[in-house]
Amino acid sequence: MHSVRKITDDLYFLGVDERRLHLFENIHPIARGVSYNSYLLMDEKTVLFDTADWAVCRQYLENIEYVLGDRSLDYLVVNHMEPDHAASLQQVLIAHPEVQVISTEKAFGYMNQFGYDIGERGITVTEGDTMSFGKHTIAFVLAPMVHWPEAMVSFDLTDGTLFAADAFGSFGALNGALFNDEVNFDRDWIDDARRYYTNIVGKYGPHVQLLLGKASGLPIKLICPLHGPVWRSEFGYILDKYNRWSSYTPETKGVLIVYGSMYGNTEAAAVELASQLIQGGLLNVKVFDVSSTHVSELIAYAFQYSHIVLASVTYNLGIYPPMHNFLMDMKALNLQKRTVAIMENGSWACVSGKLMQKELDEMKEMTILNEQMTILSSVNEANAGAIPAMAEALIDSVAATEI
Ligand SMILES: Cc1cc2nc3c(=O)[nH]c(=O)nc-3n(C[C@H](O)[C@H](O)[C@H](O)COP(=O)(O)O)c2cc1C
Repeated sequence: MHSVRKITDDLYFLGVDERRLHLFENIHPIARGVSYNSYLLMDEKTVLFDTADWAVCRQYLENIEYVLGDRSLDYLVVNHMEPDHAASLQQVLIAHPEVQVISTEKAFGYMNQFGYDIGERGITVTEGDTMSFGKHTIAFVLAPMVHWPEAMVSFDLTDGTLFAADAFGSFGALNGALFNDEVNFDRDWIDDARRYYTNIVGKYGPHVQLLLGKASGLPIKLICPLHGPVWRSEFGYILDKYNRWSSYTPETKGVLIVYGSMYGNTEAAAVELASQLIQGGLLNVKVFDVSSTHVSELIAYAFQYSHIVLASVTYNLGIYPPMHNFLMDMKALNLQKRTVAIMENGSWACVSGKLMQKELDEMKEMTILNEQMTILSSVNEANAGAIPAMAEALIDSVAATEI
């Protein structure tokens, strides 16, 4: 059964939801699924924008055939050749041997590496090239590292549609809704959009900033990403989020507390700190156990919140492994411009604080609060005073933060 949506008089959405995959990129949990979006322009020529993951190929091909009817497929634009979008390319080529594939030189190289046999059907485009397909003229804009080196976006100069590749995407199956105004994005989607962006593209903030700069000069009327809802209004909302995320500017004045604890003593100190922050009037406080919260969630919160508390036990003269993993991810994803407070715990050689500080020092523009806390096994009269001191310093620092 085909399942397509009309976007404009001559543009169709052919995307398919994936609900059975547990881990996106075999790393990130997607409890709400994900959509693989693809678009078909029915002009004097027919133009397909990107394909879909192999997992949904059967439904996807049915969607193409339904919209094409008895017309042939003239062109396929590959904005991003990562397999979650390009894996069905080979099947499209088999079904439509007449199709010509439009993409960047780098993308054709990767298609070759992945074994997609384009043969003589490739048309290479680069920055600023345009092609007319009848009524519609499409401009091609390079978008390297958003999120692979070969990526580009396509802009329909005729009606202002931006085919945005992985930019403006989100985890989450669409479940019949397509447009941003058919969902409550700020209530139901923003967390997954943030988690998608920060974990998938977060490392490449400067590249996203470059693309945003290019996009700011375009009269955009529609944003068609490769995952998640299509934007046809409230561009300011999503552009502001992207500007913040890609410039590592926090969205929320508040404190994210992440603790790693085996027997509960570090946990108790972390929760007591949260309690004192809230009693001090700071209500934007989140507490997470690093062992039971997926690191992709922690990364998304770390990009969202202005302040972070890392509370970790010492483990074999190192940082508690799940906390170390979180720190490595923060570093790998280029997180910067945060204020961080450190709590450490150990029973005989307490070094986790020093080691966490070393990792933070290697990140950009991380401010470490002077008020730190060392727990020797448990919180007691000797060290309990550090909690209110840290709470006060955090409250003052949050109050002084401009976002
Ligand atoms: C496998 C293992 C390795 C540990 N390694 C160290 C260590 O190198 N240095 C240290 O001071 N404590 C070490 N500890 C002790 C814990 O860090 C310490 O007991 C801490 O107080 C536990 O805090 P919690 O109650 O929050 O789990 C280790 C504990 C375990 C189980």
